[in-house]
Amino acid sequence: MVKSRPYVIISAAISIDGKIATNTGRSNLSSKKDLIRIHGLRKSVDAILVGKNTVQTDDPLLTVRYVKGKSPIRIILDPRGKSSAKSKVIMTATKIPTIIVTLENVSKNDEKFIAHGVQMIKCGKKIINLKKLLQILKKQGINKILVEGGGTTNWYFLKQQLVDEIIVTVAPYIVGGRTAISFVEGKGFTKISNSFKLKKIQRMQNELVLYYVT
Ligand SMILES: NC(=O)C1=CN([C@@H]2O[C@H](COP(=O)(O)OP(=O)(O)OC[C@H]3O[C@@H](n4cnc5c(N)ncnc54)[C@H](O)[C@@H]3O)[C@@H](O)[C@H]2O)C=CC1
Ligand SMILES: Nc1nc(O)c(N)c(N[C@@H]2O[C@H](COP(=O)(O)O)[C@@H](O)[C@H]2O)n1
Repeated sequence: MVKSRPYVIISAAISIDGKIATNTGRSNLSSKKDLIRIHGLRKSVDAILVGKNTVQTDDPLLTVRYVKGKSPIRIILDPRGKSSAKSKVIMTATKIPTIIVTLENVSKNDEKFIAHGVQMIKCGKKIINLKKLLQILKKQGINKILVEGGGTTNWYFLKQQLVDEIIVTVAPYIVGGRTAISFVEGKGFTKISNSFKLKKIQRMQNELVLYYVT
C-alpha cells in the first residue's frame, strides 16, 4: 500500500545522558567522521526539516558539504514566521529550495521570506498539522525527509507516530543540566511503550551510531 506521507527519519547526536544541546544551546557533539556520515545521510533524502529554535540557536546551513552531492530541500517549522530573514538558511534560499511552514492565520511575515525565494506553506490552526504537511510535501514529490530536530520538533513527530527510522549518534560526553535540551522534549509519554527495533549498531572510535526502525 503506497503511503500518503514521506518516509521520515529522525537524526541527532546525543550525549551519554541523552542531551542534544547544553543549557547554553551548544550542540557540537559529533566528530568530523560522524559529520561526514550525516552529510551522506542528508544527500540521500529529498528534504531536511528542523524547528525554528534550531535555526535561531545554530543559524545552520543544512546543506551537504562534507561529501559530494546535492543538498536537500530545507523545511523550517516556524508557526509564527519569526525566523530572521538574515539567517543563513533564508539568505541562501535562492540557491537551495527552502520552505517555511507557518500556521494558517499567520501571513504578516511572509513577504520577507518570499523576497528571499522561500516557499511558504500554511498548515494548522494552533499547531502545525504535521499529518497534513507531510501529505502536501508528498504531493510535491518529497518522498524521504530527515528530521534533524531539535528536541521539541522530535517530540511532535514521535507523539503522532510519524517516524519510520531513528539514527542517533551517542557521543562520548556528559552534558547534564535540567534545562539542557533532550533528544525529545515536549510533554513526554506517560507510559513506556511504542518500542523501536534496533536494526544496526555502528562503532566509530568513541562514538556509537544506533539505527532504529519502528
Ligand atoms: N545535537 C543535535 O543533533 C541537534 C541539536 N539541536 C539543538 O536543539 C536545540 C533546539 O531544540 P528545541 O529548543 O527543542 O527547538 P526546535 O528546534 O525543535 O524548535 C521548536 C520550535 O519549532 C516550532 N515547531 C516545531 N514543531 C512544531 C509543530 N508541530 N507545530 C508548531 N510549531 C512547531 C515551534 O515554534 C517550537 O517551539 C538547539 O539548541 C539546537 O542546537 C538541534 C538539532 C540537532
Ligand atoms: N547530527 C548532528 N550532530 C551534531 O553534533 C550536531 N550539532 C547536529 N546539529 C544539526 O546540524 C545543524 C547544523 O548543520 P550545518 O552544519 O549548519 O549544515 C544543526 O542546526 C542541527 O540541525 N547534528
